[in-house]
Amino acid sequence: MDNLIDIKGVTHAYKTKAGPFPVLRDLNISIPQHSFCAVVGPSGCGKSTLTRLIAGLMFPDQGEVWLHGELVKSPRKTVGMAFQNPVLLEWRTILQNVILPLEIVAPMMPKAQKEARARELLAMVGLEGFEGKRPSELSGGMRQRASLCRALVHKPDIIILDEPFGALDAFTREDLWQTMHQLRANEPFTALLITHDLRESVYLGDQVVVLSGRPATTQYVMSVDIPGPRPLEMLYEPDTVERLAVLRREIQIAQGRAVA
Ligand SMILES: Nc1ncnc2c1ncn2[C@@H]1O[C@H](COP(=O)(O)OP(=O)(O)OP(=O)(O)O)[C@@H](O)[C@H]1O
Repeated sequence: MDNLIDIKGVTHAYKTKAGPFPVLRDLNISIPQHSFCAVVGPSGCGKSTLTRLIAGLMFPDQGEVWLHGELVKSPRKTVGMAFQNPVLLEWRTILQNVILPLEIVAPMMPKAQKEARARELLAMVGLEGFEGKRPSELSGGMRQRASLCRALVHKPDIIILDEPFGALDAFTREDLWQTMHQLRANEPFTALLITHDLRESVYLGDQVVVLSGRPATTQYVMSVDIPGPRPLEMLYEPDTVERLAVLRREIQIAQGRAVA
């Protein structure tokens, strides 16, 4: 299968007053089309930096980021993003918030078509009937569902999820994990998820990439070859428990708290 994303030997340092601050070192990640890659690693190792490089908001000092066979050299409109804080615009309704990327990427698309596309996604995530509400009228979980719709509405090449479930309670989080599987089953997409939650990484990921401590390099890659939509019960099966133990150990090694 062709890779949608190829991160090849990426090394990057922030320029600070005190000199270069190395964040990524010879990082390699490949994500096939329509697959879901979860990235875990110690706090501050460079995960968000990686997302900025993929979105073309920054460029690496060395190495290359390829998206759909094209070298990333400028900000990409074809990337959808969702963050821990959904950042919905309060002066717009939920429907208008979800439509926003279409206004930028497909300004000539008829309004009715934009609305139909947004409504279709909102229905998929269980937000039918809430299209006319303002963000503040929705719960945190509902806002995050709307934010996922906004990230997907323009059928982006890739959706980057930077800890979108981190601030939710455990039950809502599990609901949203299932919603992610449902969304993928309805309409395949390619995703890169940054998370601190190992269970989330195994439940959602087709591969889990463990980054080392800063400067981050690819320390370990686990393939999770289980077709979706996956039942939540999967999390309690011996195979998953074993996977979690392996990942936990790799994170401890990354943090310097265990020896390889
Ligand atoms: N613009 C910047 N200038 C200088 N240093 C930066 C800049 N942005 C991030 N950093 C530093 O780079 C390192 C990596 O930051 P990044 O946000 O990519 O890490 P992260 O793995 O996403 O962190 P966390 O897991 O805590 O969210 C951190 O030490 C951070 O302080």
